[in-house]
Amino acid sequence: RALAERAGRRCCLGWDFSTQQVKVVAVDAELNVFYEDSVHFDRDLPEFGTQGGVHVHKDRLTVTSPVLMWVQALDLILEKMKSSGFDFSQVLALSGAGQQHGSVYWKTGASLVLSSLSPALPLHQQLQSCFSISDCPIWMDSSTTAQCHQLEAAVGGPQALSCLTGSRAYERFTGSQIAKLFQKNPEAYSHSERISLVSSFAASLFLGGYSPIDYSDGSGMNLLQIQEKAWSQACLDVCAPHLEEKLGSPVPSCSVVGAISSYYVQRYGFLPGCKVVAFTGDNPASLAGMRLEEGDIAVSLGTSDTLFLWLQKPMPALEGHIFCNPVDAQHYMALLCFKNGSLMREKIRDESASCSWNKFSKALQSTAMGNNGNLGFYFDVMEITPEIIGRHRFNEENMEVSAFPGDVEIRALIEGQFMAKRIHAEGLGYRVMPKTKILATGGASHNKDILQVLADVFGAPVYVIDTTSSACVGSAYRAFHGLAGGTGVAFSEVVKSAPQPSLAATPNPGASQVYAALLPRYSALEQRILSTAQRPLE
Ligand SMILES: O=C(CO)[C@@H](O)[C@H](O)CF
Repeated sequence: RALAERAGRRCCLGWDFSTQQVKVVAVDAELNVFYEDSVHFDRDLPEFGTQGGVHVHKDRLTVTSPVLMWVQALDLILEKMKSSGFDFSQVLALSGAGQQHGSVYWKTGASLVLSSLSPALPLHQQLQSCFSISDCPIWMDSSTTAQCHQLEAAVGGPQALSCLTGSRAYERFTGSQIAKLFQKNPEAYSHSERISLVSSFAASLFLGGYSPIDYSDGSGMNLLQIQEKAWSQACLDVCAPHLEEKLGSPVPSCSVVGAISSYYVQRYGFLPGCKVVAFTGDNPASLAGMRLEEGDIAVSLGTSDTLFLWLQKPMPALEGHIFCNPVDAQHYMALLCFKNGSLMREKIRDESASCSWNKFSKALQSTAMGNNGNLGFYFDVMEITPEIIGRHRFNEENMEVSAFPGDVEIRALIEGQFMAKRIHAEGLGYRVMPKTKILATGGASHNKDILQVLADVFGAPVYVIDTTSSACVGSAYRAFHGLAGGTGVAFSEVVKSAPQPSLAATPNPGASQVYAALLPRYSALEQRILSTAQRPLE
């Protein structure tokens, strides 16, 4: 019955080429996920010898992944789908996501191979000699600090680069990675006829030709002008020569970039008219999967806490990353990462709630909003937003104190983490609106008392969502959006019938007054810590 049920369902596929696996979901016209599968690099392709899908090099800075492992993973997952009886002829369109910032270098002549694949053979046998380097730099790489300095210097400094491309220079961003390849291996660079991101590389496999880079994932390269949606010539020139022709022109993320290659029609039974919608980065795809709308904010509470923001008017800064919005080409999105996330929460739980989440919750229930003016900063590892380390506690007179009672400590941690999120989000141009929804996900989103503080600090309702496959689901939604006409049709309209997130917390009465007083104090104290931290030791 399951097979028969699957047979007649018109659907879209959503792919995710992430760090550890290739994953796919099938979503039907009612936007229900009815099929999913995955291939795990370490487990299913052990011959590549990766750990967590990557190779960390001896210098401990360089991190790469073998491109042929990604190719072979696609062969495997399509074979798995075929043997499970998946009916490819029902697929109307597909789109996908890739880990951001990584880059793939197609060797001169590869496009001819890509456009004439034999359906009798798997992809990896035919693409063996199509890449000028076999180990692709990915987002975990941090070996390009020199190239980052060159890039920032070329455009007038970090803030100038951030205004231009949405971020100051980061080691993992593609521009610096291409610059490093050109400087260290000019031969490989000159033998590359095309450079793709992981997302556009994956789209190219389905297209049977080079897929363009989309505006949203292209915003993670330090090369794309996010206002003009065009490459910055100044940034291209400082990275490598003739770079624009190797990148091709960027396209709106909802573009239909072509029909699926005949290779998939003949080998797997896809329809010849199956459309390929531009692939994008995993985080932009997750934003689509969470169906974030204008004014919303998504908080992923994990080892590190990540904020997804929807921005109408971005204010580029020296922290965070602003990307073109993947579902609305006029707007933007931003990522803000807070390194001291769940590990910090667990440490305070162990110290002040005797290792019990139950006691932790009771402490939050028994202390008042605003914590009687007590404020705390808890950064046991160097925080990146902002760059502070250590624990700093202040009483209601802004006097630094060395300790708080257990319950006060617990509320100070959680209120501090969420006030920081609101302050730094607003620094990038985010504003809470009357229609704002906060979407919470990740481990700590199972704790209602923690979510209550989140609702109080932002003065907005908190919903919990399951984001296990949000990049895949977002990609399938974007495939439906591209099918429906893309830019001419509102993404929110296309996905309005999808399952709704569940309401978990609404702000307590009086919350906005309490935090309207506390937020400026928190911000001023953060500046005080930053300035004292930077003053040379007396
Ligand atoms: O570097 C990142 C975003 O800037 C990561 O979230 C990667 O996209 C993970 F694949």
